[in-house]
Amino acid sequence: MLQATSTPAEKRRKFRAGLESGSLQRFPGAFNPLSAKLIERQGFEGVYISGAVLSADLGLPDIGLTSVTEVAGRSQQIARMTELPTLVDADTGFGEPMNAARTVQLLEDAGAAGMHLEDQVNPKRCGHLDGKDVVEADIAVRRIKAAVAARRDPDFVIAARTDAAAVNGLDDAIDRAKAYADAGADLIFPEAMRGPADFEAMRAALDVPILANMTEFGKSELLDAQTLADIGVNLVIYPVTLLRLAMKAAENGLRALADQGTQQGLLDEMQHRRELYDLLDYSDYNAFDENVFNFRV
Ligand SMILES: C[C@](O)(C(=O)O)[C@H](CC(=O)O)C(=O)O
Ligand SMILES: [Mg+2]
Repeated sequence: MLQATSTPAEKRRKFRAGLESGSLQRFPGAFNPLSAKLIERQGFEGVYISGAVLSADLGLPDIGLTSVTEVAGRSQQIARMTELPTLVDADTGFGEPMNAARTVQLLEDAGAAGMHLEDQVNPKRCGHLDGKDVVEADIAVRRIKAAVAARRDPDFVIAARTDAAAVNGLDDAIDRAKAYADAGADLIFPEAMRGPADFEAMRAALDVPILANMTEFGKSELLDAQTLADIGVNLVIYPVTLLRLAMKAAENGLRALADQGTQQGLLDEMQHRRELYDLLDYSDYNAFDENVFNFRV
């Protein structure tokens, strides 16, 4: 009721334990706090907070327009409503090393369990678009070192993302990943891997946990959870999956409503009022005040 019962510190420990467990941690992207509750109910291990989704939610493209306070504010709203650890997309850290340091602290304050910082130039763009560029590896290393030094809770996970594979090739991405791990990154996010061979090469080169981004309609082959687990990937994100599903369902529903003049034929496709109230824990609020829950079917 009102918010999750576990503290940010507990969620961070859970995240660390999951990364060390040897089993694949699955983090779908939540597009709001309510969808994070759904992810938790469905038995996933964590929640991803995507920059692409946050931008799209505001009606904006994913080209570095959002600010650190917008990201931290949304992260806080989502993180507080779930018992699961949340991993936040912190883009480039919203500037250079000192900005990255401040970003860590704001996201710690927001109750996130971890974040990832990427090596794109500012302003960044979606990692699956052409024409992106990366900064020199030593600048990215400075961002990561600043982030690691700024962390107050040692369990807060700092992931380093490299966008170099699609820009300079896989070998440079591997060299950068190693340098970022040496700089203190807890987890490596190699962006725009083409398929299993790319992930296998990353896995072989690194001792730290690695993340797979299974985003649709991009540059990566969609690999199933078992395949990723067999390669030794530790964490998979499905960043935009829920937003894409929800938006398509909304579009189809609006078309049917306009065509038919009623939503009567759509009821079976809707989350029932009863299901929504269950997800919102109405009964707990009722235990607090018995006049709150007066819905019966
Ligand atoms: C993971 C990502 O950074 C995100 O913001 O969710 C995006 C996802 C996408 O645009 O499909 C990315 O891969 O750049
Ligand atoms: Mg992003």
